[in-house]
Amino acid sequence: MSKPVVAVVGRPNVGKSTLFNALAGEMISIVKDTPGVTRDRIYADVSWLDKEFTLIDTGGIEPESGDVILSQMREQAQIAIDTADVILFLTDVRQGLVDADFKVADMLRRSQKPVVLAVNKVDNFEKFMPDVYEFYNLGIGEPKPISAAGKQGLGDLLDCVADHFPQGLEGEEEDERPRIAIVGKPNVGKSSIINRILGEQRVIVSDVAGTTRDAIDTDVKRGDREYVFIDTAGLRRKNKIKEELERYSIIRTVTAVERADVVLVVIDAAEGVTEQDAKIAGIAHERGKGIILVVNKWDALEKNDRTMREYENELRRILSFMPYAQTMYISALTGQRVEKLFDAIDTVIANQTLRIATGVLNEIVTEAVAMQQPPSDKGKRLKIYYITQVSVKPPTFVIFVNDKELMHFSYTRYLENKIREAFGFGGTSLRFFVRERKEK
Ligand SMILES: Nc1nc2c(ncn2[C@@H]2O[C@H](COP(=O)(O)OP(=O)(O)OP(=O)(O)O)[C@@H](O)[C@H]2O)c(=O)[nH]1
Ligand SMILES: Nc1nc2c(ncn2[C@@H]2O[C@H](COP(=O)(O)OP(=O)(O)OP(=O)(O)O)[C@@H](O)[C@H]2O)c(=O)[nH]1
Repeated sequence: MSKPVVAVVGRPNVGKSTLFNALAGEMISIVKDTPGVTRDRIYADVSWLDKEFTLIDTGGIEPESGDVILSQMREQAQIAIDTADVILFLTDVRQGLVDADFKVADMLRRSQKPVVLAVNKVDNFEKFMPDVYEFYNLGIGEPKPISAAGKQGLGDLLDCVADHFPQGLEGEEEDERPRIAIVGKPNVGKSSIINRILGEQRVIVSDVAGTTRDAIDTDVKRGDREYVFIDTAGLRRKNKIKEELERYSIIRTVTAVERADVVLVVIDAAEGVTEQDAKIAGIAHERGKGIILVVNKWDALEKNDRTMREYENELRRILSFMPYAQTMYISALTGQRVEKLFDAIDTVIANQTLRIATGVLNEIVTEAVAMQQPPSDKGKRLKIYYITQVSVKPPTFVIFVNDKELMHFSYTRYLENKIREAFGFGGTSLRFFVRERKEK
């Protein structure tokens, strides 16, 4: 199930970073060995009781004159409206209400998206509550007093946020069709690929500056199979400032990837694999999605019989954190191998949902253990009792051992490789949890 997205909107200095840190804490979801992924606060995975969601900071407002702040807040709010399931409007009891807050509240109200209004810096409830009531004037519901710094009121706030989560995500939950996200830097050919798949030129976006375009879901039928493509093209035109564009494009990527089963990470063959490509691929990797690296514009390269192998080596070197990803070399322009994408997608979907019977799995692991002794420390050796697959999408395994501390990362990696040798699982990451169990 895709996780709900909660976007935070608010003026400079109201405490967005503080709230972000309080909620996400150590959880800021960046897998450590994913290179190119910076530890900034654009998004984070939050777990609250039994709820999980992705928190997004639409941020990026420079404290300048009122006019600029208002226009930037509008931008933020628009991003939130486009991408979020619930919008968290953060205000500050000490700054009080300003005109920009009313304008943004109007905009949020008109969007019909669920909005939760939080009033921050209420470090002393008795003292500040009369001021908090002022915020009713925004006309977007009951203001929730919190202290992000003091971690107060956050439980009530999150309960309120969670009340707005889509119930069981009905539409999408019942929809069995695989969802494919097409992501990648601006200009790599995302639109061209979707157009080629649809076999017709589609009118995409008006070039009027400032027009927004939601990630568009496109239904694609091929033979008796149906797919839903989620594409994130058309970002370039929206924002002009580089940092803004980058933030916006990451937010869009995260939300599209979150909803997808398989992610096509499009790379421009002529440009080579860049750090930004690695960052985008990292988003799909850390979320455990099926991944196909699609090297587009293959027609634009001067080639000889070594070109593809050399390109593949270079790509694998830069994206070494995801050796399982499938690769495809295509041209949206000529149509070369575009049809083959579907075979790759079908394979990855099959692998993402592959379940291995416990008996067979344990045979492989027993064999692997016999071939390479598990690590030991201070005379104590790791014993592996049992392994079982607990879920799919991504395939997730629990390994029961005598002592968790003895399970090295490299040994898990070794077992993963053995499991992949036996069952493939191409295009999907695998997850492993290690649990201790008393010796029998
Ligand atoms: N008293 C009090 N101060 C707080 C609270 N939360 C945040 N602050 C302070 O408010 C200031 C701004 O907090 P940030 O979290 O940086 O605010 P921000 O909204 O991320 O700011 P920008 O990055 O400019 O958008 C800092 O000095 C915080 O220490 C709170 O609950 N109570
Ligand atoms: N030579 C060549 N050019 C291509 C190919 N695919 C796309 N292009 C060109 O690359 C440019 C960008 O293509 P788009 O499909 O608009 O790229 P996009 O990724 O959707 O771009 P954004 O909307 O900015 O995110 C256009 O000029 C295309 O004609 C290809 O396979 N080969």
